[in-house]
This record gives sequence, structure tokens and C-alpha cells, in this order.
Amino acid sequence: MSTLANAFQTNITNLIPYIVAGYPTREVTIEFIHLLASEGVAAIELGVPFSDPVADGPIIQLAAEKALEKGVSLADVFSIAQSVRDQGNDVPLVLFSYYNPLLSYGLKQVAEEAAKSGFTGFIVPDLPYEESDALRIELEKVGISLVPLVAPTSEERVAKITSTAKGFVYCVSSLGTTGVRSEFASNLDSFLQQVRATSTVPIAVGFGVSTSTQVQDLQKKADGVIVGSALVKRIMDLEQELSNEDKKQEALNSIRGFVKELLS
Ligand SMILES: O=P(O)(O)OC[C@@H](O)[C@@H](O)c1c[nH]c2ccccc12
Repeated sequence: MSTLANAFQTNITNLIPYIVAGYPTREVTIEFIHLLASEGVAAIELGVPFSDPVADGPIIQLAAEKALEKGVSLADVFSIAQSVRDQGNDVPLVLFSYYNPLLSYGLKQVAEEAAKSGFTGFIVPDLPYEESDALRIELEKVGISLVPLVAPTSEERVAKITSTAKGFVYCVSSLGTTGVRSEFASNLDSFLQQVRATSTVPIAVGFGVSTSTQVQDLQKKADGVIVGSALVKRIMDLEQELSNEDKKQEALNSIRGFVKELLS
């Protein structure tokens, strides 16, 4: 199985897409993962839908709401990953969740079930580094990396966070919530250089990325480029077609076209 540590060496591209698990359906999510893996992505962030996604912009919030309306749970996210592994796909999967659902499930149990179903990384955006030991210990017991997030404002903490990071470091390109942007933090270049200088693992940058120009520019400064909202928006625009057997393949081809365009 591909592990997170070597995802940036073995992959064909350095793109890391984010999708909301179970949106528009559990079955289509599995098809998305196979599609993205076939385009050579470095890893896939699989988002656990949550009712209070404070760091998310409107697109991801709406997708999460729609998934929750269909009752998508953490257990479903594990079963999606398990299906992908059972179908022979070893693309690195990163479980993306707010802390509350993990706490409710039980940190030890969540770590064990995530490992069993094939996750190699976790990202928990509302868990401050200083409070992450309990989860990190459980995850490291089962070989899963807790990927830390650093923002352009976390100056003095960067070295402490990046020097002990596992998997990769998630560099947030700008402050605020997720969502397509035309520009990033003014100090982004120096921030990425600072993280690169202190990190012992690859670094990835995300927040607001939606065009191939942005991907091309950012992939010179980071090992991975994360795209979420722009991809989730295209999925949302095709929600009806994706739920119609006669139109689903055409919709999937359109999403594949968007990924190819990002990488062009
Ligand atoms: O959606 P964007 O702007 O492309 O940003 C990536 C983002 O979707 C994904 O990494 C993510 C989804 N929810 C988050 C909450 C906090 C930080 C990051 C995220």
C-alpha cells in the first residue's frame, strides 16, 4: 500500500483533491476516488461531513449538509475507504474531519478502524497542535500520520510544528475559510520557504486553488497542491447528472476533464 510518506515521490502529479464523503452518494464517492487515483493524484482528502464546519466556506458547507441529510457517518467513511481497498486501489487516503466526530467515536477506536479501512493520514483543522497529543498517540500506534496545518500567521509556532510533523505539512495559503480565491496571503512565498526550511516531511499548500495557473505556480513552491471547493463545486453543478445512471458517465468525464485541466 502507498503510504503518505512516499505519496509525493511515487505519484504522477502533486495534486491532492478534497471531496466530501458520501456527496452526492457513497457509491459515487467510491467512483470519484478511482477516477482521481487514475489521474495520478498524490493523495485524496476524504472529508467527514459535519454540522458545524467553522473553517469551511459555503460550497463545502452545503455539500456536507447534503451528505448529512442522507445520514453519512464516520462509519460510512470507513466503509468507503474499505471498498476502495477491496477494489484494489491503494491511492493514499487522508481522513479529513473536525475533532468532535472523532472524539464522539472514541480516539482509540477511530484510529484502529481508520487504519483497518486503509487511511494513512488524518487532518483535523480545529485541533490545535498543542492539544493534539491524545489523537496523535493513537494514530501513531496504528501507523497513521496526523498532518498538521500551519497558517501564514503561525510564524513563531511553525518550526515547532514542522520539525515533528509526520506525513506532510498542510500550509494554508490564506486566512479565513475554504473557498476559491483569486489571490493568496501576500507573504505566501516567504511563508512556504520558511516551512520548507524547517519541515522534515513534504509540504502541501491549499485554500482557494482553482486554476491550472495557480497549481503550476504553487507546485514550484510546495510538494503538494490541495484543491477542494473548486472540485466540490463542479460535483455540485453535476449533482443531478451524477444521480442519473444514463448521464452519470458523462458527468464523471466532465469531472475528469476538470482535473486534467487543473494539471495542464
Ligand atoms: O476548498 P479549498 O479553498 O480548495 O481549500 C482546500 C480545502 O477544501 C480542504 O483542504 C479543506 C476542507 N475543509 C477544510 C477546513 C480547514 C482547512 C482545509 C479544509
